[in-house]
Amino acid sequence: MDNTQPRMRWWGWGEDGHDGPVKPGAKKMLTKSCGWPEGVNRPPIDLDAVQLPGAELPDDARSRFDELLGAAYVRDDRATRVSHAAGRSVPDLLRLRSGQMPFAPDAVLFPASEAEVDELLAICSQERIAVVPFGGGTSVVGGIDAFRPGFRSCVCISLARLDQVLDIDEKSLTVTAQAGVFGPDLEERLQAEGFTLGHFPQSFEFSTVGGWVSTRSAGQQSTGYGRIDENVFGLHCSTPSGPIRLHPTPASAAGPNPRQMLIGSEGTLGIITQATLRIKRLPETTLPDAWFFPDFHSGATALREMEQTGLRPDIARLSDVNETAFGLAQLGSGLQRKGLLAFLRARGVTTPCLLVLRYDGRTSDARSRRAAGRAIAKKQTGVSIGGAPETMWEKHRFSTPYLRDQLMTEGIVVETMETAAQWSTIEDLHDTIRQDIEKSLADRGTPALVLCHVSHLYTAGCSLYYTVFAQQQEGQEMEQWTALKTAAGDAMVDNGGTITHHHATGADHAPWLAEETGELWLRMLRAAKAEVDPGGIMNPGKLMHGPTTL
Ligand SMILES: Cc1cc2nc3c(=O)[nH]c(=O)nc-3n(C[C@H](O)[C@H](O)[C@H](O)COP(=O)(O)OP(=O)(O)OC[C@H]3O[C@@H](n4cnc5c(N)ncnc54)[C@H](O)[C@@H]3O)c2cc1C
Repeated sequence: MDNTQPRMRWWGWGEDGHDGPVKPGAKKMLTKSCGWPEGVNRPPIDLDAVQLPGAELPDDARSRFDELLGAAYVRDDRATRVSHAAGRSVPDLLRLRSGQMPFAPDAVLFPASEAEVDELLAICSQERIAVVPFGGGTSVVGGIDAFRPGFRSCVCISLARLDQVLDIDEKSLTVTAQAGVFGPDLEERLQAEGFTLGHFPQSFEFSTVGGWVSTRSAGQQSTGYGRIDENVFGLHCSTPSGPIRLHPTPASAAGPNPRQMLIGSEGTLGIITQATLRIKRLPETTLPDAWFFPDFHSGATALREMEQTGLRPDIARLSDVNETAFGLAQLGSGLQRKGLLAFLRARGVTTPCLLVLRYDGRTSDARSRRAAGRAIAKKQTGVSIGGAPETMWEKHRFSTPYLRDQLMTEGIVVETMETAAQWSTIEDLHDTIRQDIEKSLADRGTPALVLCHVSHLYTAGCSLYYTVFAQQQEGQEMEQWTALKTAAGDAMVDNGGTITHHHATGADHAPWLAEETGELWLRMLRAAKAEVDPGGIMNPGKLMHGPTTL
């Protein structure tokens, strides 16, 4: 496969051929909550009609890039520029679909080695060219928007040709992979040898090792297998001031951990070229389980007890009342849904909250953890219908993002956002964020449907992940999105939450960073950046330097 060809379609999620009509049950629920914009059909514009700024790569820089990489790997054709100009946030999708692209890289560069990345950054520094590192382009926080404040030009450096799994160390249980390796390619290679990284973000199929490490990504199995930041033992990073090569060590007391400084740096300090990650042996068994609770409180209490007593389910996902109802509304058969609701009603569960769980490992161990988990779920008045809901959720877990594209065509905007907080505040936070989002959109005359789930457990707390639907305000889509984002962001930082549990900061969350970390920490971060990136070329306008414009 030629990895320099984009894996995702240029205007939306994933590949063609996976879209389907919105299921009648889901449409009914959206109509009831948000109103359905009858007769709306807003498909994305043609690629040829996309309005791009002119490419401004200076000739002297281009010839240096051509000489280093070969002209075939310095591309500025329309398709390449557009497909590297935006991630998959709502503002990105609005810009892509309408064809109004105020920013795009002047060229996309495809280095094939660490040495080439080192050299490219040296050239960009000398030539005053802004650099946007690019993995899979799935950022949902404006992480790859091609800002160039005060620079002569802006290039995107794609890691697509650094696509090798370099080593599987069976004794240490680690894998060393180059930054441009995509999720499925890494897992295929690991699983063929009996291992797994266990890192499955919903964007798994289209995101990369370098992207995960740069954003502190969390996967759907991170409760059991760990977030990516817990699993990095070594990494290589090229910076404009030179390379940083941190060899893998299981632990160290040599001062603050430099790996943790680079993990989550979102391309603002340098380009991660390879990482050494913890892997596990493939589990002997994976046991699904599922429960319906009468309310969010009892489900959350059960999860807390499971985590704090060391059961550590490998997958744990508790949907609130709205999300459970939306999931059930998408069930193919109304009869099936009605039967299930009647079954639950008969057991006192009228507003069900679904919890899906999975226990991985040796069969005996997984069985005993599941039995202990069941005892806790029962104690919290959960009702079991076996493992089928978990199996069904797993089957569809990578396909739900396609629904967002379809709904945008039909005039419904869909935003997702996440936070994390301590158990002591989580339930209040769950309500406050939902209410503030609902108010921000109702005030604009576009009432919302807000769904939420818990998907990552820690002994001290958990994550909350929101999905918000509302009718798009035609002509004021960005203002509508800003109102929603501001309401949610303020509610998170004002009530003990983080502005992001795993989507990272990018441009979109940058306005809240100082509130979360304090100004002094930001100044420390900027001082570190000044050392490795004195010209400030690395991913301007993101993380510590956002927000900014062109
Ligand atoms: C539908 C959908 C579902 C998602 N689900 C999840 C989820 O479950 N969990 C989760 O954590 N995230 C999720 N995300 C967000 C996104 O997929 C993650 O942030 C992911 O880690 C980004 O990887 P990527 O390879 O696509 O990176 P990109 O989007 O290309 O880049 C992300 C950021 O990292 C920088 N970057 C990329 N590669 C490098 C590198 N090698 N060196 C330095 N900087 C680099 C970029 O400049 C950018 O700032 C989802 C996104 C979408 C659209």
